[in-house]
Amino acid sequence: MENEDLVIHMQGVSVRRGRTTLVGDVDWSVELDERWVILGPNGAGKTTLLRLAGAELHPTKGRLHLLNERVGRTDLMELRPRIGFSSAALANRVPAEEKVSDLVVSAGYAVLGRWREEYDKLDTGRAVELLDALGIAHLADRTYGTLSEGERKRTLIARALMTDPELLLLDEPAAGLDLGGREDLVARLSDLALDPDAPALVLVTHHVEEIPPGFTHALLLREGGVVAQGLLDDVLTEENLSKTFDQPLELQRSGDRWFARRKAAPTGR
Ligand SMILES: Nc1ncnc2c1ncn2[C@@H]1O[C@H](COP(=O)(O)OP(=O)(O)OP(=O)(O)O)[C@@H](O)[C@H]1O
Repeated sequence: MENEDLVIHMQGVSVRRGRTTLVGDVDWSVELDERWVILGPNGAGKTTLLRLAGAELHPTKGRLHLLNERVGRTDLMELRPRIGFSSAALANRVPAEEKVSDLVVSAGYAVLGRWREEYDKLDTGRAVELLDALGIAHLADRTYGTLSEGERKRTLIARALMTDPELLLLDEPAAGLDLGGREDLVARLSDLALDPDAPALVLVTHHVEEIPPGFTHALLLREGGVVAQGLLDDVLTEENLSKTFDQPLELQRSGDRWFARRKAAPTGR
């Protein structure tokens, strides 16, 4: 692959399980400076697409390159440390007694592969920096089990950033947060999106309200197929959104945020 900035490159990618197509015939490219949101209803295939991008799944069909390596010809275990991944599946696997700072630092040890004392201070410093950037440095000594849902999400994002990845994948980071927690997370993700040194970002969500300012592209998914993809401003239209969620939706933009709701029936009640 010639384009070094191409972090995800899918050509005709499908994932099938038995007779079910989870995602079908997807062409999709993501470059280093792009920030993508993947939108779609329950069961559309968003997590499957993200797991492909996270080197957690092989396509059943098609060609998949991640960070310029062809999946199938490269050891997925070598790719994974270069990709940050925060998901509910990971959140559920964290032991309740794990200390927050250890949870963040241990992401780095996976890259180092073995204990090296001289890295210890550097790694701990970076973990504190990341926790601070996400507004939770004061929780460094707490255990994961004592954190609120929003604090857990932020801890896992800090962990995903610990290895200084080239690609950061976030699966529904705002799910389960209250309004304040959501707004705070959206603002933090917006800061990340606007940081030119940040990795390429891909965020999965069901809600246009959760699109952080600074995100540049969107991919709309329905029943495993791409409804539309490209620049956010071109793709996020009432027509595309209504098609994706299979109902007439009204889409509004206020400043750099988006809002959607079902269109009122013409007769009204
Ligand atoms: N191993 C499997 N065998 C058969 N079907 C599967 C398998 N794994 C997932 N599916 C189905 O594939 C579809 C896509 O799943 P996926 O988790 O990617 O959707 P999603 O868009 O992330 O959904 P949600 O928004 O509900 O999390 C779903 O209908 C799911 O039931």
